[in-house]
Amino acid sequence: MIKIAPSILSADFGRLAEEIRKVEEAGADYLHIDVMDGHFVPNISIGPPVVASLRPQSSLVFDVHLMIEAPERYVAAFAEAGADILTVHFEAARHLDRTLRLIREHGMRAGVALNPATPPGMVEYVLPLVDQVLVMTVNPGFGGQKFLPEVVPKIAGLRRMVERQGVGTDLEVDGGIDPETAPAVVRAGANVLVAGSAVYGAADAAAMVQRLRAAGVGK
Ligand SMILES: O=C(CO)[C@H](O)[C@H](O)COP(=O)(O)O
Ligand SMILES: [Fe+2]
Repeated sequence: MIKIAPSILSADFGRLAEEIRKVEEAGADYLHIDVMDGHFVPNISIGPPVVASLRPQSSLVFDVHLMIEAPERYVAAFAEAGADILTVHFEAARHLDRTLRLIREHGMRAGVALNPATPPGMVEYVLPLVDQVLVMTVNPGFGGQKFLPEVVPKIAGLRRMVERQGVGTDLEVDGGIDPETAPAVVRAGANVLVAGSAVYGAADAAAMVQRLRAAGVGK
């Protein structure tokens, strides 16, 4: 079963509560929340106070994607704010094993994100500590970028690794996912699709969520 995670990066930040209700009613599974610090990535977005304000507005799973340096500093703050899944970048977490354990100790599911240039083997020895690997299919920092097809074999490699180790790790893809690009990532083994501009830019968000989910049918 494919899960759909609309990214609020493409929402109207002046009407966030309403924008979240819209994707919840459209049948989304997760709400993908992009946190950017202006250091790890050039952009700055939102932080724990905004997540805490949104928490009572939605019963969606809050899937928080940290694009920040030294993410271990903010694990407690995002747990308190109400994150369900907390994903840190491999490239930003110096002591990844320790940080993943810390996320789980705070009662959240732990994720690791890989930039397009980062090989899949970087998560091999921590996979039992990882609930979700987030495979970036654009360079992180901005919504609305073009999907990088070169990354697709990495998804397949991670799916084989998950099967070999017999763990239940989800494989999430993020960046440029739309009805044209979704079938290839699902065929390669992705089971969680982040979509920002595709969902928020659609005239009918519910129809778009259904189209993306259908990428998994008959794969
Ligand atoms: O992490 C991200 C950017 O760094 C976003 O989640 C991603 O870009 C989603 O937006 P879109 O679907 O428009 O590409
Ligand atoms: Fe993201």
